[in-house]
Parts: sequence; structure tokens; C-alpha cells
Amino acid sequence: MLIVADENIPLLDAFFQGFGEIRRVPGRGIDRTMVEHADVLLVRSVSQVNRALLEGSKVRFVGTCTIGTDHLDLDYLAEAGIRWASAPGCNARGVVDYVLGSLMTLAEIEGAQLEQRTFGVVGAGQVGGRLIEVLKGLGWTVKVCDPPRQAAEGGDYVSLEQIIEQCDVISLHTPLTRDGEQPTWHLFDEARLNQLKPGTWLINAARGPVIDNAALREVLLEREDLQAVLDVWEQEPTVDVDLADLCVIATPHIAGYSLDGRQRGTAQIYQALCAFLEQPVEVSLSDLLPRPWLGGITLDAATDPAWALAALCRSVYDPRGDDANFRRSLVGTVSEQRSAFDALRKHYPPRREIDSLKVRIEGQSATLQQIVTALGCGSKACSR
Ligand SMILES: NC(=O)c1ccc[n+]([C@@H]2O[C@H](COP(=O)([O-])OP(=O)(O)OC[C@H]3O[C@@H](n4cnc5c(N)ncnc54)[C@H](O)[C@@H]3O)[C@@H](O)[C@H]2O)c1
Ligand SMILES: O=C(O)[C@H](O)[C@H](O)COP(=O)(O)O
Repeated sequence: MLIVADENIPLLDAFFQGFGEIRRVPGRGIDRTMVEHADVLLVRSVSQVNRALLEGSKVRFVGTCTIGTDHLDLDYLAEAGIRWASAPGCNARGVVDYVLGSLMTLAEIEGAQLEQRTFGVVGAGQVGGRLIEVLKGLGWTVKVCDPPRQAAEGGDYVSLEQIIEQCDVISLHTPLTRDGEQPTWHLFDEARLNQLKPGTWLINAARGPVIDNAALREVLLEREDLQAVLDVWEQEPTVDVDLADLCVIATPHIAGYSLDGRQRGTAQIYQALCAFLEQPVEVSLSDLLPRPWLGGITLDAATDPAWALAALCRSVYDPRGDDANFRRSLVGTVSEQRSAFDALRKHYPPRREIDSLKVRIEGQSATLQQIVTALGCGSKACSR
């Protein structure tokens, strides 16, 4: 069996060498000649998987080691009888850590009290759902907009208009969709961006085109009260440098790049391939993932809770490093900037998730305990 795989998929050998030959290719530059003899194609979000790539090939299974599936032409795959799998939720915790780290940074820059703000989460799936749990666990006010979920299950949801009217912080966690009843392409267009409350913080770690980037640039130019955090960009890996300059935090699509999340994505696709081939699952991520190395933090019960919250979130992920590296990369020609975008991602340093951080509280503090529980610190069992 020939497996053609994006060279940036971690643990390829560990999970897939038992199936046959693995041929590594650059994900963004993948073309027909690279996949025509493959039985299995393993990708990440930078490869467009469609008729143009696969027609005439031997590929029978496509696995994307990512949450997002907007780079797969699912209609074509169904028509061609090619099975596919994604990795739902694999790096959701990493994105939540990114949002929390960004909130701590914004609060410091703006001198804001987070508990006094109203949070709006748009899209309450794997990422949004976990974020909502954390924010509510901290005792903060959260409003949730998810029309597909609301239609399917009912529940306590609000409209996008209510989110825009009522929320001080809006975090986007929808898939990128162009069709259907609730398409998310340019969900935040010029009109909606102009309706944002004064002082709104807008965070996008979903997909770039969920916000009309050109419109956001113009709105940010006119409204200094707004703060934008962008991890994803409409024309990735090309970035609108003027827009990045106007963002308070700008990063190169690394919100979900926790070590755990990336390796979990590979593991989930390995399991899906085993199921497709009706083979037993023999390799386990818990045998491969390194022991959590964040260690432990001891908090005194008298520690200021706001300080403790910021310290815990930042000890796991502080976006200012990625922001600084990204801004340094936005120089030279467009082609150089595109290469730098991919290089920052390819060589991304290992980052662990907050549930591998163990926190001990010396003495009794219900507030500190609430924070530690809401963040999920220490909830991950040591693997080895
Ligand atoms: N920046 C990153 O590194 C990174 C990492 C992981 C995921 N993502 C992106 O985040 C997105 C969300 O991930 P997820 O795992 O939570 O996906 P998910 O499919 O579990 O959840 C998406 C939710 O959005 C809802 N939704 C769909 N259309 C909507 C609309 N018009 N308005 C409001 N809600 C809508 C869906 O009903 C669903 O509940 C992914 O599709 C992926 O594109 C980005
Ligand atoms: O959809 C996802 O899982 C994330 O956006 C993921 O982090 C994308 O990473 P990439 O596939 O571009 O390496």
C-alpha cells in the first residue's frame, strides 16, 4: 500500500509504517503526479483535495489530521466513492488555551476586568463548547450563537444580532461554509462589523474568510475602540499586512498547534484508517505523547485570583511570542512572506495544553479552586 502524506503530519512513521510505504510531500504544493499511485492520502488544512487532485488516481481513503474540512470537496469524494475522515476536536483544547491567553493579554493592555465583560461565542461545537464551559466555570456571563445547533436541539441560544448588540468580547468558532442555510463565509461583513459595540474585542481562530478581511481593515482604521485578535487570514498564507498592523494580536494560524492536538490529529486518522481497512488498532497515542512537562504550580490561598488566572493561562500559552515572531515575518516580498508564514508553522515549538498543568493550592480558597477547576488544570493523566 502506498500512503502519500503531508510532510508536516507528526508521528507518520509511528502510526502508519505498518501499512506499507509512506511518501512525504509538501502539503501546500501537492499535485496530481504526487498522488496518482497512492492508495491513501493524508493531508492537513493546506491541501485542496478535489477532483483536480484525485481524478484518475488510485486513492480510496483521504484522512485530514485536522478539525476543519473546508479544504476537502466532500461532494466530489462522495461521488467518487472515496472514503474520508477528519479529526474532530483534536486540537480544540489548544484553541481554547489560545483564546484564554489572548484574553489575558487584552485585559492587561486595556486595563479591563474580564469578569465585568459579556462574552459571545459564535459556534458551540468542539472548540466553542469547551470555551463556553471554561468561561461559565469562571462565573462569567456568556451568550452563545449557534443556529444549526439551536434548530437541532433547542436550548439557550441567542441570535448573531444579539451577540453583536450585547457582547464585549466575541470569539468565532464556526466552520467555514459557503452553502447551506447558515453559511459562515463573511459572516462578519462590513455591516455587522460596523454594528459592533464600542470597545468590542473580536477574536477569530476559526477560518479567515468568516470575517471579511478588507472590511475589517477599513473598520479598524476608522474605529480605534475595537480590538481584533486574528489567528486566521482570508488569503492564507498571504496576509494583509495593513490588517495585521491594526490587530492587537496577530498569529499565523497556530491557535490549535498544541503538541498534544497535532499528535492527537494523527492518532484519530490512524484509527479511522484502521476502521476503513478493518484492521485492529495497535498503536496508541498515550505510548507516544511525551510526559507532560509543565510541572506543577503552587498557589497560596491568599493569592489574588485575577493574578492567578492570568498566571496560569500565560504559563501555558502567551500569544505575545507568536505575535512578535509573526510581525517580524511580515517583511520582504509577498512570496517571502508566504514562505515565512509556512515556516513559522512548520517549525512551531512544542506547546502543551493546560490540562497537563498541575496546580496545588496551599490553604483553602474556593475562588482559586473554582479557577483551577474551570481551566481544567491537572485533568490529564500522565501518559508515561
Ligand atoms: N485556528 C486554528 O488553529 C484552528 C484549530 C481548530 C479548529 N479551527 C477551526 O475552528 C472551527 C470550529 O471548530 P470546531 O471543532 O468547534 O467545529 P465543530 O464542527 O465542532 O463546531 C462548529 C459549530 O459551529 C456551528 N455553526 C455552523 N454554522 C454556524 C453559523 N452560521 N453561526 C453560528 N454557528 C454556526 C455548528 O453548528 C457547530 O456547532 C473549525 O471548523 C476549524 O475551521 C481552527
Ligand atoms: O482545522 C484545524 O484542525 C486547524 O485549523 C489546524 O490547526 C490547521 O493546521 P494545519 O492543517 O494548517 O497544519
